Amino acid sequence: MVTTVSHPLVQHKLSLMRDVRTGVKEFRELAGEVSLLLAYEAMRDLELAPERLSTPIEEGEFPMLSGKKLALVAILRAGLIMTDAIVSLVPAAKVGHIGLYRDPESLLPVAYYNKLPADIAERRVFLTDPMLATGGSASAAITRLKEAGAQSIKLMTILSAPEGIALIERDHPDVEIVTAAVDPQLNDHGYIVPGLGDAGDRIYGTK
Ligand SMILES: O=P(O)(O)OC[C@H]1O[C@H](OP(=O)(O)OP(=O)(O)O)[C@H](O)[C@@H]1O
Ligand SMILES: O=c1cc[nH]c(=O)[nH]1
Ligand SMILES: [Mg+2]
Repeated sequence: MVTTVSHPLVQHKLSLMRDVRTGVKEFRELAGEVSLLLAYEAMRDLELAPERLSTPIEEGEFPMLSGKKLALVAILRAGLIMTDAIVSLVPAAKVGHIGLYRDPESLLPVAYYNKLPADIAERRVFLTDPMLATGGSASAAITRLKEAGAQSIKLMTILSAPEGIALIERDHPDVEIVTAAVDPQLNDHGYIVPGLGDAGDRIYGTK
């Protein structure tokens, strides 16, 4: 299942991210802001339970987060910008890292790092990567999460291509995708078109 967050603030900020004139500092800030807005949607179904507490006026029962604890997992490098922002909303979440880069020739993911919370099987996992292009990186990361025992996984991306969505739906039909937009296609180099370019390079100023 794919949820596209069509909120005007998300769409406006995403358009600014697409703009080739947007520099590193602003791109990073926008990516963080869009990530927070995506998290608002992706975490809509978090469980609440009433807890007793006193306001300065009177005592009562008020909704507090309950249920499974959370894990945010970034696909390095670019996914870090998303977990860094989202952890400010859910500071009790543990943060994991999966290092993958996409080979520029084969477009296949190459794994180089893996560090996940030990109790990931008991947590709801929000996997982050700004770009879902062929889907190879996200699919490999989800496989790694499942090997580590993760049972409940949502994939959060800023921009997605139909090819990537189709791959996740094929490989991992249990994983819901929350994204800001689905662009029409990939080009011959596997870049999303019209896209926003190379997210990692635009976040970190590399080339
Ligand atoms: O869906 P795919 O075809 O696998 O492509 C998407 C991947 O490519 C980018 O990472 P990249 O390989 O550029 O690594 P980086 O984040 O370190 O720049 C992006 O952040 C995704 O991880
Ligand atoms: O368009 C794309 C595709 C893969 N990775 C990116 O950063 N951008
Ligand atoms: Mg990159």
